[in-house]
Amino acid sequence: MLILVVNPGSTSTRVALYEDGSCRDTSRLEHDSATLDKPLFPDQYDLRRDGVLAYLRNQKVDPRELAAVAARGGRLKPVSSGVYRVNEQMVRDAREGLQGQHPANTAVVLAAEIERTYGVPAYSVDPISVDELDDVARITGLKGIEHASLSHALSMRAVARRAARELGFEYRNTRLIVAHLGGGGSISAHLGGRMVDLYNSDQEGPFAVERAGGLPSLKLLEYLKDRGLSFAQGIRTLAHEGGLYSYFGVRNMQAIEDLASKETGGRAVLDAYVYQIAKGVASFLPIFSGKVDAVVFTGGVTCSTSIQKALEERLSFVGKILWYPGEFEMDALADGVRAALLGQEQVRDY
Ligand SMILES: Nc1ncnc2c1ncn2[C@@H]1O[C@H](COP(=O)(O)OP(=O)(O)OP(=O)(O)O)[C@@H](O)[C@H]1O
Ligand SMILES: CCCC(=O)O
Repeated sequence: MLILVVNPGSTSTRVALYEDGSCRDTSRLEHDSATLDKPLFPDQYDLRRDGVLAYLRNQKVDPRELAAVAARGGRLKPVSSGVYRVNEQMVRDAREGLQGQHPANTAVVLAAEIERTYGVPAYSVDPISVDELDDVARITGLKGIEHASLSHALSMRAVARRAARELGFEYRNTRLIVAHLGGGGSISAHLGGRMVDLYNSDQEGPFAVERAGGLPSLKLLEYLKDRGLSFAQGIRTLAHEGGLYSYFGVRNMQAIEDLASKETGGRAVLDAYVYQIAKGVASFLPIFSGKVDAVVFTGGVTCSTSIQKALEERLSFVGKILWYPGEFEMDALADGVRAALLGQEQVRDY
């Protein structure tokens, strides 16, 4: 059973072939700035699709041989977690950017195109817009603004299930706080098998490598006004030019750590990064009356042993801390779709 996995990110498109549950090959198709400066649809979409089809040719795989395509789902409508069959509505929502644009929106459109052209069924697993929030978590301090559930759901749910297995519990009976620390970042509270509250550094909670996180609201309004930034420019600043990038001008964490040790004030910024993440994690403790089974970390940044150490120092009082450095999204996509094809996992209608 051969499954093509497609996971487009902000600077690259990750692709992989999984055969009978094992990764046969994986590759990161890097995109240059000229590509990334173009609109997601149609320009980036066409280039990313051509890259994925060229990857299959290089691997000497005829798309008709595939059992399925597993596509990362983007900012779609709010949905329960799980495996979804890609349908026309999902493709429309992805193209329109129903809850905003994200490179992952291109994956379901591409999977649908492969299905139309080659007859290979297209699926998506735990899209960014998984929404299992408790109602109380939706209410903000201004009527008319609701807290949306947009996060690294795929990554966080994948490591939450791993952590539960490691602890010897069923996922739905495990009380976890899970953080994904990558270019962006999310922190989520897992209770009863649901992500009942979360932050995403696009707009709330701790800042991330390139995301501004939550900001003092009046100062943000002044900042945008003083610089005459349009809505689109504001989004770019907050979501791609914020966070550690706004201080150090690079997105590579090793380079950031190096600069932080040399530049005046650099160490303080990196300390603030860790401090904010620790505050974000600890802020979920009331959901669990203070008692969690573990705090779980994943994402590229958690490969850094000094970041691990700094977070351990701030959070050891909470209890057990489990580390899953790197990314598990490709495995999670392949495993979810394989389970669906084998009839072990329910396939949901979008
Ligand atoms: N071995 C490592 N040590 C330190 N930092 C690392 C290491 N490997 C990756 N990173 C950092 O992790 C970050 C990228 O993480 P990741 O690959 O999880 O994010 P992404 O996929 O680009 O974005 P996102 O997670 O927001 O979707 C970069 O800042 C990168 O430099
Ligand atoms: C919006 C969640 C995914 C990301 O931040 O990249």
